Amino acid sequence: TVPTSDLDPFSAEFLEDPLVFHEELRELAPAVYLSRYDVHAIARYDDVHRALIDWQSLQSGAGVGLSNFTHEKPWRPPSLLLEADPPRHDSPRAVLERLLSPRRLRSMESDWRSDAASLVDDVLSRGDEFDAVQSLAEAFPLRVFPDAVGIGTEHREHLLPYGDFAFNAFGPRNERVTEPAKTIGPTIEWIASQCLRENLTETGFGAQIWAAADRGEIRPEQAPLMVRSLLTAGVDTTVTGIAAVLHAVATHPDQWERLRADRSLLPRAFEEAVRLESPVQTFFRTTTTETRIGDTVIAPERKVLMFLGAANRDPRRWDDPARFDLSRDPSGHVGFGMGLHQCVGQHVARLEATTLLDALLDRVESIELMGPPRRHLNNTLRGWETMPVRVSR
Ligand code: HEM
Ligand SMILES: O=C(O)c1ccc(C2CC2)cc1
Repeated sequence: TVPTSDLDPFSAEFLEDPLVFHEELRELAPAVYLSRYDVHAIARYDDVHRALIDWQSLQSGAGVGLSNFTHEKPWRPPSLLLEADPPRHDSPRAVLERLLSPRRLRSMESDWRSDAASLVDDVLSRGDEFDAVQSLAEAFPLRVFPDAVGIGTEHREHLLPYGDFAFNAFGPRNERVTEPAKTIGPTIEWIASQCLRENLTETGFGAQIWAAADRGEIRPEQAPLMVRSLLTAGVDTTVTGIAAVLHAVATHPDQWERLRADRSLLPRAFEEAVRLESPVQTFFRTTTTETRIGDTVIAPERKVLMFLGAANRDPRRWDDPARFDLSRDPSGHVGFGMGLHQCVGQHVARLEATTLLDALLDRVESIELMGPPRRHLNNTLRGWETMPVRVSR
């Protein structure tokens, strides 16, 4: 018999605190049939890693959410990267990879450093107690990333709701989708208009995508969708990732002290926070052929749910997985995916997080939680609604 579970990984109970359920799924079997959604779940590190690498057997082109694009109309035209397989995936990927490379980002580093410094100065000028989500984790990405893409300055309040909706939409049509769907129309329109060439500045990532179209590296009609990829994937994820690293240092004062003593540990601190928290918790794939995982043989055309967060805390792969530990080598974590679709924006995320943390380290001696943080529930993202902190200077 196939190991089965009636767990609902998109329920509020599961999303509020998934860790015990991840353990249950890892212990049950390499592949577990989720009867509620008629899909298979994989939660152990080795199986998730193998699935991410094996893009031929487990495709993205039928969507990386619960919905199978072969049978259901997507809520928006599919992404040319996330929801595409080779060869269609190749050129858009190559263009974004070059655009978002560490070398290309170096030219923005000094601007982002001074932006982070003035943001932290503003926050601290209002006192030593504040909400780290609203004042830092949300404020910094919204201060630097839309300008880096080169979109208009009006109505940027659409960005977070759009990303939140898109990440909810990878899950089932539960209340986290049906509620916001009633009012998301204007937000979807605004995002679409920001992707048009005439609405982008001359120098941002958006203009560089259009320049790639001028050079024939992509077709012109692909350019707006690629700008949309940046606006969909590039905001809520970094808000969640920055909140994750702030929560980690606020709850591990010994690791904060290590960072104060050695700033070269900042990139590792971000990677370890992404491993521990896994801001992007899950993604689906669709089998293209009969696929064996453990003792289970999965038929073609079936959805497989990969639990990135569970894999990143699998005791088979990580010692003391629940500990935020800067002496650990976090490389190999699947918080940014792995293989062909591995996050093309990870260097942007890392630069945002490390510049903000650096500015904080320059100004405060300690940071601690001042009250219980509250979760922001999303079908795919694991983040915080509020995180009250107190700093000392
Ligand atoms: C902490 C922040 C972030 C996390 C945790 C994250 C996570 C991920 C993950 C897990 C994937 C793989 C999806 C899959 O395998 O199906 C991915 C892909 C992607 N990410 Fe990120 N991401 C982050 C930030 C960003 C940023 C800032 C950008 C844009 C500047 C971005 C753009 C993309 C794109 C375009 C893809 C699709 C790549 C492809 O399919 O070839 N991400 N990300
Ligand atoms: O191309 C896109 O629209 C896209 C949307 C969401 C993501 C998640 C994984 C960060 C990635 C790409």
